[in-house]
Amino acid sequence: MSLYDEQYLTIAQNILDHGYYDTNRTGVSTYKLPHQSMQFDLEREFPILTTKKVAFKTAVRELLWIFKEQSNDVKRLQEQNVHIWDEWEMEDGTIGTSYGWVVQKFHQMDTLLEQLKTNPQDRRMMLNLWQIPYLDTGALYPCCFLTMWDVTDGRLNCMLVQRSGDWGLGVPFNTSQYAVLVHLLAQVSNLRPGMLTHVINNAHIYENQVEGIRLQLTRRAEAFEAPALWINPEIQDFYAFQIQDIKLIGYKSHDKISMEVAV
Ligand SMILES: Nc1nc(=O)c2c([nH]1)NC[C@@H]1CN(c3ccc(C(=O)N[C@@H](CCC(=O)O)C(=O)O)cc3)CN21
Ligand SMILES: O=c1ccn([C@H]2C[C@H](O)[C@@H](COP(=O)(O)O)O2)c(=O)[nH]1
Repeated sequence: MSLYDEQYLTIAQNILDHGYYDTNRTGVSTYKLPHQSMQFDLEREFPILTTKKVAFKTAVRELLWIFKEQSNDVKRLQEQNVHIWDEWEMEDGTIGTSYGWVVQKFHQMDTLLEQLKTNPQDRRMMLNLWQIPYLDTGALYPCCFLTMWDVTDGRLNCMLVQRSGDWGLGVPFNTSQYAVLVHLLAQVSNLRPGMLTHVINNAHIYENQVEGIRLQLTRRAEAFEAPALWINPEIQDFYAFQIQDIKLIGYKSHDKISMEVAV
């Protein structure tokens, strides 16, 4: 059984059994637990759920939109048939000064790539999307707002900090997305992928997702082996990656589970 299903479903069960029922900004209440974390050795296996089908290509398209294109333009996603940001589109067609915009504004990706190349012992390597002056002019405060990077013994390790994690919809995307980012950065930095540690400050299940998550939990004993990630080995420039350069090999999963997104 895939290690991600195991860790993800253990926390899901805990939230349902012991979560605190509370209201929030969206008007859809949640069951929540503070300070959850998951950890994966990316050389061992790629973390993606098999107990439901995860829209991997959609997740990777969003990742490239943020860190490669460094765009906030929702149209760029819609052109690729990705509609996960439609509800947050502002009047100008963007998500404002959030995510990709902040990466671009502070040249954060260029800086990280340079650090990895020239000084991998650096203990100051991070991507920090939490830029206070620009929070209120973004469509949503960033949820996965911080990654910290470390190179040890030729392996690239990443700690992902997520302030708020929608267990049904956001988190399955986020873990797999950042696992892909580690693989991409490792390849262009001549490193091997290492540990991904995913920390979630407020881990919650919206009450209208409980049924879907309970269905997923019934599949726990029938989880599949994790697929392998294939990355085009010829690409050595981070900005040259395209969607067709990133594939899952042998992704076997149970059916998709539809859930509503709380706006
Ligand atoms: N409440 C909430 N949860 C989130 O996860 C979230 C937000 N808001 N706001 C901003 C973005 C948008 N995100 C989303 C929005 C929708 C899906 C979603 O509907 N996922 C479907 C498949 C979508 C598809 O196939 O294109 C799924 O089953 O995972 C996922 C992430 C993540 N973020
Ligand atoms: O990448 C993402 C983006 C968003 N989310 C979720 C987490 C929350 O359910 C909402 C954001 O609402 P806030 O009130 O701003 O916390 O979106 C996610 O899990 N992953």
